[in-house]
Amino acid sequence: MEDLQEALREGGLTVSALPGKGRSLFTAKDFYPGEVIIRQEPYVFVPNNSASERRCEGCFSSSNLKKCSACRVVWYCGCSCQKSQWKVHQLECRALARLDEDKRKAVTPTIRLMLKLYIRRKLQDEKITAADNYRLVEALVAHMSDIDEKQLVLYAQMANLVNLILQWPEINIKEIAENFSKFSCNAHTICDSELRPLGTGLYPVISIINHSCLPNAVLVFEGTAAVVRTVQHISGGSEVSISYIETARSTMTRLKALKEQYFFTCSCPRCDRVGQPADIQESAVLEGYRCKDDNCTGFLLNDSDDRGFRCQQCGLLREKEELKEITNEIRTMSEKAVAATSSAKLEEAISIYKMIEKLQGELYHPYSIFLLQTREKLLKMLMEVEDWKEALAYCRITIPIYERIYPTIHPLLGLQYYTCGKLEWLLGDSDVALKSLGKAVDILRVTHGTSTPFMKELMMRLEEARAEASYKIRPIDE
Ligand SMILES: C[S@@+](CC[C@H](N)C(=O)[O-])C[C@H]1O[C@@H](n2cnc3c(N)ncnc32)[C@H](O)[C@@H]1O
Repeated sequence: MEDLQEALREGGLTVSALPGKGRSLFTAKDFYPGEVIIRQEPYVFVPNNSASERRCEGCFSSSNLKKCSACRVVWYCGCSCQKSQWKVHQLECRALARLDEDKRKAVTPTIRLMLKLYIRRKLQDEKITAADNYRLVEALVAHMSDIDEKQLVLYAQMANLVNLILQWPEINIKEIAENFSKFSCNAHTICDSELRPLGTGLYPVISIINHSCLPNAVLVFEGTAAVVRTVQHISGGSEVSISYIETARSTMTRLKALKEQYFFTCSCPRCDRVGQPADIQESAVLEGYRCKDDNCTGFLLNDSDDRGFRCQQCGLLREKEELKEITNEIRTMSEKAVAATSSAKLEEAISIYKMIEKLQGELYHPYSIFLLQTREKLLKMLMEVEDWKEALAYCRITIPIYERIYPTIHPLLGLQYYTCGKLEWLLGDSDVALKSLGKAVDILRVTHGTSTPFMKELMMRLEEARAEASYKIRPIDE
């Protein structure tokens, strides 16, 4: 711990324990928006490979992949990634190669993350540093006493499989089960710059950072490196916080998600307002029903007679039966939409989701998160079928909702402006694209920095849009 404190002190950080929170990361100097607080390479990481998705073990690329011919589990995009992973993989490969076909199919990314964790521990030598050290894994919270019986049994089964694969005499099954629990509340999903999940990694120093639903920092990834950047000015002596969950949900939903996966009751300024009038209104807007009157934007609360939900603005009542009917219709259609999507019938899925969107528009508040999720799906599918015009229409209607549910500096808001800008540019509306791309850059330069290929491309697009706009306004005889 002393050497970790020393390493952190050099970067203007320190670790302290807070009552009810455990270890917490603190600043020892001021940090400004966009500044990197901490960057860490993973102690171990794996791509989230499945039957339908394969990625390179080293860089997560999905093209030109070749399977490791010995273990037939791991994929590489080329020699350089294979070499970079060889030290750990040679031990894993030997163990995996012994498995029969059925056992090999049971080797999920989480099992592989555990195999790699034990291999890294075995390979740990005198070159270890304070931040790259199995002792930091030992210090992670496991919440073993909070886990229910069913989950414990599952972890025990997974631990047995790890034991069976490695066949190391020194291995302790109870400790492996505990490490699975540590993964659940400490491992991070590695995403690309557009926040699409690619893999999972364990970053034991980043794992010291606690959660807030109103965080002062954001976690992004540059390749497999985790980077925490400030989204607001953090003065020296403050706790650094990131968000573990999707924050655009009602307080009750957020509290439940945090309790279920991380075993704590959040007491951030947003959660502290639970049950107060402003919080009740916010929850009813995000996850509640709309008013019967199309021109009213009021939010609805459960009627005192329990007959249904009453608009708090105009007083109109929506009967329970009517709401139930639409909800059931949406459920049936959602099943059909999922079936169409999984059998790659994109056009069919789009038309079903449009019907769902219409029904949700009748049911939920215009700023509902459920309506937003359906529109998001439609936007992605329309982009896949290259229907740029309709995709842009959907992107534009989501923007006011994004602006309402996220703070001004939030990666998802920046990325939505970017999508909008790209579509506007593609459809030849360069003046409007200039505005959207400008807004995207203003946010993403803070959350993502400016040096990644993703940000360089965004800034280049913005320059192109600027050049075209200035070319357009130049008088013809010039
Ligand atoms: C990734 S760890 C964070 C570091 C942790 N405090 C430690 O001592 O190692 C996640 C765990 O920290 C605790 N935690 C994180 N954020 C918290 C918060 N806002 N309030 C209380 N506990 C929190 C919970 O026990 C959670 O399962």
